[in-house]
Amino acid sequence: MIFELLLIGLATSALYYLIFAYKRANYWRSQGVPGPKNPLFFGLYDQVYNANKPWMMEMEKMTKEYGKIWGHNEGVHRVLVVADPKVAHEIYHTRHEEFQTRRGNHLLHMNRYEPVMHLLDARGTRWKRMRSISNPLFTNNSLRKMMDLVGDSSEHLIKHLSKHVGKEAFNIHRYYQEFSMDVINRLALGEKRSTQFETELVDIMKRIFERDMREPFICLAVMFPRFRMLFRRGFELYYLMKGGSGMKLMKKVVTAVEGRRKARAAGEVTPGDFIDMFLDAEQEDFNLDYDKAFDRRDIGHLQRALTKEEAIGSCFMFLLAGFDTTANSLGYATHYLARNPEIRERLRDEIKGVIGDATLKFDDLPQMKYLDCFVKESLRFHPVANQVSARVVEKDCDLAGVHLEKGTLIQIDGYSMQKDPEVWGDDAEEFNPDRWMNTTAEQSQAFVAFGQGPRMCVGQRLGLTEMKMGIAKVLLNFDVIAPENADNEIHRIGAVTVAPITVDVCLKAIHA
Ligand code: HEM
Repeated sequence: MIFELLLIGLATSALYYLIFAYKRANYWRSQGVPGPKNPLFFGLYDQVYNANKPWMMEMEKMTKEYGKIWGHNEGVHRVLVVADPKVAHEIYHTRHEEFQTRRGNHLLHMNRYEPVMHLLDARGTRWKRMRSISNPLFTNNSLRKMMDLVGDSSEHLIKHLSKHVGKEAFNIHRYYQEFSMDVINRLALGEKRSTQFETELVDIMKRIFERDMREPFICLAVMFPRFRMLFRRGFELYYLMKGGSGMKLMKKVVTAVEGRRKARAAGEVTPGDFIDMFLDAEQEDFNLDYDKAFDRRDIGHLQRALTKEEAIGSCFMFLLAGFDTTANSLGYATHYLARNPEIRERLRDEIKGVIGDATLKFDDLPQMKYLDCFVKESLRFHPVANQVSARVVEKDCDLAGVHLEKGTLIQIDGYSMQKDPEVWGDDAEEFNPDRWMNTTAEQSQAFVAFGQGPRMCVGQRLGLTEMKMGIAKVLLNFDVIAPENADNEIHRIGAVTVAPITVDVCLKAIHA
């Protein structure tokens, strides 16, 4: 009898789950929102996290098919994709408080159970508090102070690259990875000197960023979010046994921060880098407000403080966020440099015209208008962290005529917006830096390589400075040329950020 009852119970639950899954898979259609057919349990999970076929490009194909607003599911999560600049502007700016949190890692518990939190995943008031400490790191004055260090790392980049002058083609992207890691390693891990090609950090990072995210524990968390802490423990145990790259990196961060704490306690003079800034904000006893959504009326009461764990989380995230994005963006930009001799010449003339025989300084960069246009045009074609620019709906609301329930994810499809002919004109697919000499308000809204609004990339100015410094130094020292019979298409990889698999170029001495 008990066995029969159990069987009936199980069959009823399975039936209930099937009906629920069917309704969920058809949710968007029932709301009149277009989109692809959602496989019953997983939705498009398998496509969204496939590193070998980056979702950014797949999403663009679907936007072409279904229009500028469409929906799909990611496991149990409903996702609305937005490729309309005006609607994106509402989400980023005018209605920020309704869409203030990023989608976050599916294994993370927003927020209460996450002591080692960082800016990228923090929610509500906690995010605002952490952001108020990070913003001052990127003012003009702070960047000017960092410039000696960026300049020194770019000199080392040139030294390493010179080995290839007059030789066969090589992958310059690897050198940019060493360069951007060098800068962020010195700022966020307190490394005292340039260590390009001397540490294992780039290899650790590559393993993290090029990883296919369709892993069993993540898949289970996407399917059954209520149990994600359980899957998280499984995930951690698995990588602990395997010696995972994320764990290795976290160990290095903890060692660096603990070392700096001791040095400060011993009264040593420390460099005033990111670690020092985070440790300056450290406090033991303050109101954490872990779970509270942000309300702008609270601004006056925000404490500018971090917990010990948040200081560690912040260094960890700056290391991750500052490395891959900048190196990839430099790689893509060089792909275009190598194929456009007129652009190279024009850039070189502009750079030489500004600096003459002097060394390039931070204050020279704003005078290089064409360099700025070139960098933006490259970012327009390759918004490397497009998938990061997403938001969660805080409470039930309507957006662009669609009713959204609390918890729905909104993914901004910047890759489509940045090439939309209705915004950029019929030559939207043409690489043309001059278009940036005059831009319309709609084009500014559609350019989201760094996101937009209060939650946009906090490191944008450092990323742009590194890119401009790197490109200017390379152009002053070498001619960068695409190898004969080079493939004009860029092959890409990545489930969160999108990297070029290789950027092969030949270097020639300029005066040869
Ligand atoms: C070319 C280089 C870079 C690109 C293309 C880039 C892109 C992005 C994008 C698209 C976002 C999401 C914005 C949104 O959700 O609206 C973001 C967020 C973020 N980026 Fe960057 N980034 C770059 C460099 C950097 C650097 C150098 C750092 C730090 C040193 C950094 C740290 C961060 C952080 C901490 C966030 C989260 C901000 C918040 O939630 O308040 N990024 N970035």
